[in-house]
Amino acid sequence: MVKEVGASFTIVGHSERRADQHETSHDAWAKAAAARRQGLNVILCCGETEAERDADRAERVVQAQIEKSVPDNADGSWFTLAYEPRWAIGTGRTPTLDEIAAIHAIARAKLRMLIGDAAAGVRILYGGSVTGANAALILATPNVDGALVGGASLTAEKFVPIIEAAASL
Ligand SMILES: O=C(CO)COP(=O)(O)O
Repeated sequence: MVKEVGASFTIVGHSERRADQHETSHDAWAKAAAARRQGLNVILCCGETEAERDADRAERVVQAQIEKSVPDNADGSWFTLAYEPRWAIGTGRTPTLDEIAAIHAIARAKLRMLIGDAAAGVRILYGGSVTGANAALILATPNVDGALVGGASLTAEKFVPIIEAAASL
């Protein structure tokens, strides 16, 4: 159905689905695999809750989500990972650049364990309160290959500075 209406990308495992529809990492895996079979590109989201970060469990949570939800045949030609800490979505709060770098490095290492050399070609996006003011620094962080933008993509006034930040790198 999504394909029939002309979509070429789908987002699976978004934290709102995980929280509101109790979608599990296994559900996200099944959806990613099904989307691939239909020829759709997949953006798979992972990310910890605030309670998990406060308990120093962010890295373990993200590793477990990746392990359970990345299809075996994932590669950068159709598969993108997005790190989206739940507590940063729509809140105006973001992790520090060091925290983003640490999670993205761990995500890349976990991908390498799961899919080998193909991991190098998988884009890992950061999402959660990306704005024109913070995009340049976030996008310049190691292992950050792009941004998944929510609120700031809704108006040209807010989105154009993010595009400009990306273009200036
Ligand atoms: O959930 C998001 C994109 O999927 C991020 O949303 P915000 O950029 O509004 O925080």
